[in-house]
Amino acid sequence: MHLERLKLLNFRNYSSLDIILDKKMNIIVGDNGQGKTNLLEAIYFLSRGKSFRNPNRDLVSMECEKGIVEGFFERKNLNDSVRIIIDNSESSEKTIVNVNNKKLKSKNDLPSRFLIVDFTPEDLNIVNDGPDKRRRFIDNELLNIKPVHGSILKDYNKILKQRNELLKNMQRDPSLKSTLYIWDEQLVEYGKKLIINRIVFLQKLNRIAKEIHFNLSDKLEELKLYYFSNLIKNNSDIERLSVIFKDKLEENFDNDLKKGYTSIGPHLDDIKININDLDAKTFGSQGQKRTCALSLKLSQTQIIKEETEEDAIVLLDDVMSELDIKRQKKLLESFSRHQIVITSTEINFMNELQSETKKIYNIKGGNLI
Ligand SMILES: Nc1ncnc2c1ncn2[C@@H]1O[C@H](COP(=O)(O)OP(=O)(O)OP(=O)(O)O)[C@@H](O)[C@H]1O
Repeated sequence: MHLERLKLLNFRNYSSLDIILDKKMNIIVGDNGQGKTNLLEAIYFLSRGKSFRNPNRDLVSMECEKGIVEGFFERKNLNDSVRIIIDNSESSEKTIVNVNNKKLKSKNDLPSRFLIVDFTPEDLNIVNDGPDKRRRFIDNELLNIKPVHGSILKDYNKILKQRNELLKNMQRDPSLKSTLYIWDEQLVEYGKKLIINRIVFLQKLNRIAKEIHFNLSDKLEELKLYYFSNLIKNNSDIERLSVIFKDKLEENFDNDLKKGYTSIGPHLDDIKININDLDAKTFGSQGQKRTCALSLKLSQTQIIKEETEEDAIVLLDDVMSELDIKRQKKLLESFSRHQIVITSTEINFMNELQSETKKIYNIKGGNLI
């Protein structure tokens, strides 16, 4: 699918914009702070009804009450128009979504219709940050294709919070221990589902991200992902997960009571990322980590393809720096089937581009120049 036309009114630093996009390659060029990311944000906003960086009320241009983002998508010769109004005129912000002139009940109905995969500099932290960033990444990717994972995660976190509160209260009143088993049973039940969903998804992600990374690195690097849990040492442990989880909760009880915190469970798990059998976080170069993050995040395009037979639109915000010219070229070639919208402060990488069709938009202060 692709976005044919984008119209903005009072969105960020764009008072008004109306552009026709190329079906394949779109390059947004400009100096720092001119509105390149704002443009990608507007396209992302059309597909989700929310931004990848700030609450909706911040998207309306300063000193304006309403902002409008409008897009015209085409897929398999079908056209869809989306019009989203962000209304800050009252005390709480309102987002009104219309698809083909009909108001949607909820903006949550949008993501399955308009398929967009974005990569922003924030995604680079998948490799460098702590385990919570990687858990959030895998959970978010997973709930795109398995929405029930979201409710399992929510239930698990709720039970974990209640168990932790009980541990704290038990420090004052030890007799409360008699009720702990209620939370333990549920923690094990939801925790097991959470871990199994993640492990199954990781197998798929491993296969796809490995292929993308191998290609981007010109067949030099093999990416491997491992699920790292304080409950599982080998594959046979997965079958005994409930028993192991329960035993470990008991084993760690004294310690957990002292801390008032549950020190065992999927809320502490991690995804280990290796390049050529070395830990990417410790041994990877900036360019290798960037390639890793791109491979992980952009594997979503392949997952969408397998699920929907559609090529998602790819948004790339400032990805080229730190990638050598070969990787830059490979990146754009790898997604040549897709519509790409890419931002950059300079356009050197374009000299290497094979693509015949491309559009370049120069942006200055929220205007096309
Ligand atoms: N609600 C808003 N109203 C008006 N202007 C805004 C609003 N939000 C952000 N801006 C302006 O948008 C500009 C930032 O735009 P953007 O993030 O797209 O920059 P960029 O071109 O991607 O820059 P860089 O290359 O540094 O990433 C800033 O000048 C900021 O003041």
